[in-house]
Amino acid sequence: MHLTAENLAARRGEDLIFVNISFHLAAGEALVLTGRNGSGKSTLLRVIAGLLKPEKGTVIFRDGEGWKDRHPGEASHYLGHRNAMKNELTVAENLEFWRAFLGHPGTAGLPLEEAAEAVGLSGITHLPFGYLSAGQQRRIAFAKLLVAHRPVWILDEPTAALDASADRLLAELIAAHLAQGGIVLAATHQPLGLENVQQMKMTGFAGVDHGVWG
Ligand SMILES: Nc1ncnc2c1ncn2[C@@H]1O[C@H](COP(=O)(O)OP(=O)(O)OP(=O)(O)O)[C@@H](O)[C@H]1O
Repeated sequence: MHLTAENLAARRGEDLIFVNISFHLAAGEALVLTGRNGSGKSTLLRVIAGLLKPEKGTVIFRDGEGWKDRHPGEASHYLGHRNAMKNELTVAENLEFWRAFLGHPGTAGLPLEEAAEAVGLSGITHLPFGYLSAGQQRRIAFAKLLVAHRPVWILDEPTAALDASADRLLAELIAAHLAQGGIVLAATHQPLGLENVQQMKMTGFAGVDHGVWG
């Protein structure tokens, strides 16, 4: 899998948030976005995930085999600021929903209990999601990435609300995903403890001097 962004620009409301963003990630590579609040990290992630239309530029997810272009939803997981889980459903019901909804176009994901165990929360999958603490909820949101396989993980502040042990656990899961040829694009204010990652500092309006077509 290859992920290529070419000359991207995006607008929110009236304002251009960024222009001329390009990068290329091959299997096993990661890019970490940094920058102050409001600098456009979430906007860029949403553009890459196909949830927001760019003002200009292209995003290409391309399979290594056959060089076939893939739809972002088929090639990537998107973990946003919100956890995308229903409070009234149990943890197992939430994860089962995501597994069925996402399906598995290629490699199958982990069974639910194994995914919960991988984020350090086995034995609580019978509880309503809403009963969990903020950190436990974030861990389960991350387990969604494990129940259905996607080669590209797009992560917006994945470690928000997590304690130090969960920080390490998620960093290990991200490192394992990269080691298996996955691609990771993450926005974060905290270091994820990953080695050999590319970094891009978003500058927000300050970087937009020449207009979108400049
Ligand atoms: N729907 C919207 N309409 C208008 N402006 C928006 C909208 N969503 C975001 N913005 C603006 O776009 C800019 C970039 O926001 P974005 O959420 O991408 O920043 P960020 O770098 O992810 O910030 P943070 O670190 O706080 O998560 C901000 O100035 C924000 O106010």
